[in-house]
Amino acid sequence: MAETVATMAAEQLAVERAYVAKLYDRLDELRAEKTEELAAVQRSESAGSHQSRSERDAFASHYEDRLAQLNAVDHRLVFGRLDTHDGDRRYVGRIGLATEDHQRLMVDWRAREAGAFYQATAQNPMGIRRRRHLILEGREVTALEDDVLDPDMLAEDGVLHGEGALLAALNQKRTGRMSDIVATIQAEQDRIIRAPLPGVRVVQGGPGTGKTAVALHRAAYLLYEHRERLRKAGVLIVGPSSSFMWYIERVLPALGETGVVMSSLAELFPGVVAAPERDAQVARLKSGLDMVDVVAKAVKDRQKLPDRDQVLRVDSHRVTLTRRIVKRARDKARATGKPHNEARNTFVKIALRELTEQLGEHLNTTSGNVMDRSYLAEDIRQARDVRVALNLAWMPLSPQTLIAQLFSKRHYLESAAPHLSPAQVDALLRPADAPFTVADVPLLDEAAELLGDLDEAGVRVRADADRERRKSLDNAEHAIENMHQSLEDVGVDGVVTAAQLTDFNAVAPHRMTAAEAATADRTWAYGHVVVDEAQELSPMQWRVLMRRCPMKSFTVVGDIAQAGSATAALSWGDALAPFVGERFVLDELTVNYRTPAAIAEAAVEVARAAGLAISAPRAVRDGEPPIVVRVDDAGVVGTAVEQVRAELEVVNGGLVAVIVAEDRVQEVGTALARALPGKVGAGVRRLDRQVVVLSAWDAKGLEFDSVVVVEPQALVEETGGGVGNLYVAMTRPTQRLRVVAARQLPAGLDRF
Ligand SMILES: Nc1ncnc2c1ncn2[C@@H]1O[C@H](COP(=O)(O)OP(=O)(O)OP(=O)(O)O)[C@@H](O)[C@H]1O
Repeated sequence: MAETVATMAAEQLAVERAYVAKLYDRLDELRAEKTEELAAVQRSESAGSHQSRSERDAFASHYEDRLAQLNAVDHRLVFGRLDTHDGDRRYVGRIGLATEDHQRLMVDWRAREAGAFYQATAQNPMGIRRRRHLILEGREVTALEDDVLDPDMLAEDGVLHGEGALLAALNQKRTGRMSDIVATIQAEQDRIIRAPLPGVRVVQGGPGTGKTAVALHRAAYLLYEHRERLRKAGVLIVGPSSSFMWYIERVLPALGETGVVMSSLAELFPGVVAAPERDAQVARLKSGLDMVDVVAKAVKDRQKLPDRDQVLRVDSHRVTLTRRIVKRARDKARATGKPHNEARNTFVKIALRELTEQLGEHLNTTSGNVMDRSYLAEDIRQARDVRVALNLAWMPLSPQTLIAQLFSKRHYLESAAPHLSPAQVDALLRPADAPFTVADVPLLDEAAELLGDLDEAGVRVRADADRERRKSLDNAEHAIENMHQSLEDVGVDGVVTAAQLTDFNAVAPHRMTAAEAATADRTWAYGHVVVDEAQELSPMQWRVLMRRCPMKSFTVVGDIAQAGSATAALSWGDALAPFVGERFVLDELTVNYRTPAAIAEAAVEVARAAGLAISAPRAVRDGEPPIVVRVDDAGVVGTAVEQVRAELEVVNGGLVAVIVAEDRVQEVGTALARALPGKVGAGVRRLDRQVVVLSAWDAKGLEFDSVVVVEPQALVEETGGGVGNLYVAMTRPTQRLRVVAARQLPAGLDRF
């Protein structure tokens, strides 16, 4: 009997191996075809008219995209097979494949026909008789696992699908990069991934419930299902930090999607990579929606009424720019309702007209001559005094200049934010050349809205550059030259530097993909926005994101209990109410795939002891409970090093993270680097080392085989008493947690 089963299994394996070999053959064939097509297009690229060049460009980027997709899906190309009651047999994989004469070989996991692979249960088999998981190493099938969805093989509700395949996936060593879960998506996750596109969908879930994984697979699904609509508009994925973006950046390419724009909160304003905001008070002051009025007032303050009338020289004559003229021109300009830089045209036109009239009357009375108005207008326009006076009254401004000056000049800040106390003003003031921080990003964006394009004499500088940029490099370069020229022509030298302007209009040194064009364009309207670790966002940050997607189509994932920033929301309702009222759908994920049960329970205890209302997800992994090592103050760093050494032995090639309060990252990092040369990571790309030292903020969303938390009380204190950071730190390991502490232990940890 046993022999028969073994023979059957071997036969099945042979069948699947043959089929999978056929799939890879077809993939190789398609790659060769696309490579040849691309080469043919490139060969013909050097000559021809501009239009035929653009057409070739379009073809070339189409082939490049397709080739990139074909190259990205090699790993675990196929992972499932469905056998239906009506005798159909469907292979499920990363992309759809068909023979040359259009016979289906494999369906894309996102296709409707593949849905049952994730959703079918014994209770609701969806026409499926058997679901088979194919487990591959390289291109070879090494194992098969079947779920038989037979009515008389009743499984419990909530059963994990393909438990063997799932556990195998979970037991892989961490690599420092997130990988996709396409072969083992669970039913509650799949329902969210395939939810309809419109509206705001919030996915709340405890640590390790797959929120990030679900968010990324949803992006891939939406791009597939709504390709026409989203291809052009694009999907934006926003995460908290650049380490997090690095951690997740390979998932979508592995799913065959390359056209997604990924951005951390620090990079949302094109041309600025903001530094972290270390000062919690400053972060708080800049986070609230009252900043909308502050920025608006700051812009208005730059439309200045001079203290007195000004006499200006025009050649050998004099004209007077009266306060009345400036006020009239300003009122008219404001009444256009246009942004500052665009309304400036109206301001300048009216002021110039009045001054021209004055000059005309003056010449008429002194010499009796009636002069041609157009000559006079030209004289006025060219006069240096006039240009300077009008610039001072209504300066063309970039968002960077406005915000830098707002926070470096006391009188600007006091005037724009009269509600702030002197101590708060002091806290906000900084040197003019201080770098922008992540808390400034929404203010820059707000300023950009109110200022509009740097638009002079009807030359839509930015719009022109954008249009050009989307053509070819040659054309774009040419546009930039023109732009500088036209700026000089209209005499804004000294007001806007070429560098500031190219900030606005950075041109990439190669043909831009839609994603790149979107990244560079602040006003790009995305078709969908995915926000990860969304509990951290301040109201001003939400405002920026809402602007990026006027259709308000969002997938928002996060965990309110893990909030660690000074400006985080207390509930999803609070966070979203100002923008969508109550019009959002809340989904929940309930299974923790990362943290072993005993460690997850300890983290929950710490959170509950601090009064956080959290739902504890069910953990699927087993493992040891955490171990707390008590030392005296002087022994903390040395013991942390010892612990890391010991953990490296145990995890045997896996990753170890040391999570420590922000202000000690450097110290602990240096000690570890000395003790374990070549093994310890520092800097943004530190996650590819075997040992990494991180603040809790940087560890957000990441995971490691083993975690050593150093001085937990300090993690509590750095967020002003909240346990969010400690909760995050404790829930990062997939296997083991060690805690090193000299000071008191936060409640809940003291029992270990
Ligand atoms: N269906 C699944 N199959 C295999 N692995 C999964 C599945 N769902 C989640 N995982 C794994 O569980 C881990 C945690 O997932 P993820 O990082 O998406 O969780 P999260 O909810 O975003 O966590 P946190 O809130 O703590 O950042 C990852 O390693 C992910 O690959």
